[in-house]
Amino acid sequence: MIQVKDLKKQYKEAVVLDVPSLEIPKSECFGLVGNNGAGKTTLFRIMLDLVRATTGNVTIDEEDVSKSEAWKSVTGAFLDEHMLLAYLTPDEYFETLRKIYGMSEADLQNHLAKFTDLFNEEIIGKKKYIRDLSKGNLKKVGIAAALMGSPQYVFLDEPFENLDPSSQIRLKKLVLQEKENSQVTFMISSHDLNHVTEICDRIVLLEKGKIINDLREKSAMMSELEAYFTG
Ligand SMILES: Nc1ncnc2c1ncn2[C@@H]1O[C@H](COP(=O)(O)OP(=O)(O)OP(=O)(O)O)[C@@H](O)[C@H]1O
Repeated sequence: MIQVKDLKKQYKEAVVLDVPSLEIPKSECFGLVGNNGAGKTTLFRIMLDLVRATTGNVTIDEEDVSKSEAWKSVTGAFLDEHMLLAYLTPDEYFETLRKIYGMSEADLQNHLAKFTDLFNEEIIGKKKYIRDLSKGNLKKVGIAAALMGSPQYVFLDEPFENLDPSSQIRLKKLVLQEKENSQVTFMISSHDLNHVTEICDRIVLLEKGKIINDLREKSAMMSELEAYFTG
């Protein structure tokens, strides 16, 4: 479970995040939505100890992410391309991660096989450096990397952005499969209301750093979000 307690992030006088309490149980597909600047990326960055909270804390399986390392072995994430090694090819990158995660070559092949459709013959064996990939293909590499090492919690920031429509559909299928087969807890921020309502069990709406709605009723999610965003 991921637990957020009394969390605040402040830059000078501006409070950009203020979440008194939030619990994300295991195996939930958790969607995070909100307008630009609402605090989605900041929340994910604090949850991954990439940014320190001003007050409060986040625990993953009861370990404070800012104080322990244990959560790292069960967590995968792709927030942006800075998390990749741009001077490697995707093959070299996956091979490097394979060694870090102690996976066998067969494990890696089995893992990458799940991405065959999403990769669409543009990622593996192409001898193209990550720095030269299109934004959509960069995202695919990052998502495949985030799911390596059998993580129980996977954070994806705007996973559908820059993907072509076929890839968006393939990614949705993949997320649902991983959820079904491995009970992965997905944390997904997105501006795409259709995709996020389709795959998530729950959607939290952030406005100016505060949770203003926590939607769990699948049938009502889309209409509630549309009403909010059309204002
Ligand atoms: N290093 C920083 N210094 C000052 N303010 C910051 C910093 N990082 C983020 N912010 C501010 O925090 C607020 C939340 O930003 P954040 O990137 O988390 O929003 P977001 O919901 O992810 O937005 P978007 O949908 O545009 O990606 C914004 O007002 C942003 O300007």
